[in-house]
Amino acid sequence: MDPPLAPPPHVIIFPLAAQGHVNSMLKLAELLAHSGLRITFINSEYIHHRLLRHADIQARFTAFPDFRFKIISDGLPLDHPRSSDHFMTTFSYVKSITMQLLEELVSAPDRPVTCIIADGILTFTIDFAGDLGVPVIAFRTISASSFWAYFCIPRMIESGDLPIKGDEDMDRVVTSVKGMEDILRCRDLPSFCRVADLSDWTLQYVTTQTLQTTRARALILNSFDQLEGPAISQIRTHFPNLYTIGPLHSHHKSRLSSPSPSSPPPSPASNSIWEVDRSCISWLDKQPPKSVIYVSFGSITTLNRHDFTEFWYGLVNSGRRFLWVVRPDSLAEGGSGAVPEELREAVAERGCIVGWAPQEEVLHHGAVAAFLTHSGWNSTLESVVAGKPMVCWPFFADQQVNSRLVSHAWKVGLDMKDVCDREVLERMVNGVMGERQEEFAADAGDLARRAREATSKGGSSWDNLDRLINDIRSMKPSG
Ligand SMILES: O=c1ccn([C@@H]2O[C@H](COP(=O)(O)OP(=O)(O)O[C@H]3O[C@H](CO)[C@@H](O)[C@H](O)[C@H]3O)[C@@H](O)[C@H]2O)c(=O)[nH]1
Ligand SMILES: C[C@H]1CC[C@@H]2C(C(=O)O)=CO[C@@H](O)[C@@H]21
Repeated sequence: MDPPLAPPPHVIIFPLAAQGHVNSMLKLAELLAHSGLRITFINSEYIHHRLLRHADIQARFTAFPDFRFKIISDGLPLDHPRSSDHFMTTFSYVKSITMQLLEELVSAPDRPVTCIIADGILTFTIDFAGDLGVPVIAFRTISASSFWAYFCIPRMIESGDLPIKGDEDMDRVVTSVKGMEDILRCRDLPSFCRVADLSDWTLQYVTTQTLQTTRARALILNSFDQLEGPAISQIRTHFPNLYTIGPLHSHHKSRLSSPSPSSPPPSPASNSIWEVDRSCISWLDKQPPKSVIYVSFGSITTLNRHDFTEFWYGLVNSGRRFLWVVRPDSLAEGGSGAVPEELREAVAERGCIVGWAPQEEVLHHGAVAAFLTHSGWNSTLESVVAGKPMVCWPFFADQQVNSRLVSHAWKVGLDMKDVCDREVLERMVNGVMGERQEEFAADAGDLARRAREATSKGGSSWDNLDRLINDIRSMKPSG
């Protein structure tokens, strides 16, 4: 008689409870499930309920019988808005429950755990899992270049590049981030570096997390070698087990459209935690080709009244058509965030405003010419894959680095960083949609082609994901 078949490797996936993190980690989870691995995805109650409501995850994931969600609290009440940096307060709560959570998962006799893929901003998981004898692979959801800039913070301090000495210092070139010497100025460093006091909590937390990642068995990044070559080569010298497998949303599409016996049919795989307003697609369908600028600042950026007004007049005065996502919690000073009726009416012909858009679909729409973005890493990658030039207005964290990549490394757009002024916006919108449109569109098209190659069979990200899966298959499950 044949020996009983060994169960598939079981991977626990543990993201930070925020849209921008869950988005890519859930795509990875689906890719691993598609290749036959058993998955437990730890999800906060807040995110899970919203995904059930807005992303139809129930139907998508029941198609993988070995896929389970484990629901936890993130420590905030369910009706907390979680915009801006409020979710920083979740770190210590989540840390306080992680050991018990992992013990429970690891001791389940029917699902021995092979490894944990943990968000690289939650490296306390490495210690807890280590005590239980389970290896951890870190997944950092930001760009390789931002990760590398964080990793170099101690070197920046040693060389005197940090602290930044005041506003007049912001254009000084930073020379101590190896491989990026010609790119970064002080103003392009992650926003947490803008502090006079180097013992600042956030700077210390994010730096420590980044350095601690070297203790993980491997590092996964949602990027591809041709996009961020210089940073990726430097990271590789510290992380020999590095898997660059992005852009994950594109990779997800190419793999899930390849037939596999255990897989469900390909799905649109939206991981939205907000209700998508599809009326903007009908509106886009009526606009001329390449006539619209899409405007979105992601899931947590908040705008103050001044910035909101400058964006409004900059867009209106540019004379271009625009589709603007204004989330219900977009305004920093509270209030509904609703756009005053008289403003809406003034541009009803050429402006469309929604609370949440089907962003990937919007970016691929023929009427959309460009993207005004906060430079969150998912949005940046989605724009790269859609081949759309960008105007960048980074808000915080890694976004400051990403916008510099757009304008100075890849040359597929303009960076409005640190300025929120209607005339500057008008000029930049007309730059990417007018005088410099062809130049940016050609480079953006080239980058999009490379992204598609990386995530197609035989491409670098495709091969790296195969390596990652083989690495996981070679690990011994606990217990
Ligand atoms: O109307 C909208 C607006 C956004 N999105 C999606 O929401 C995601 C937003 O992600 P991202 O662009 O990365 O922005 P944030 O939500 O701000 O993401 C956080 O997480 C990212 C990954 O770590 C970081 O790069 C950011 O700085 C951080 O703010 C993207 O997939 C978008 O497609 C929609 O589907 N519809
Ligand atoms: C608020 C930010 C703290 C760090 C996280 C992050 C990262 O560096 O991994 C990027 O953007 C934010 O979501 C988080």
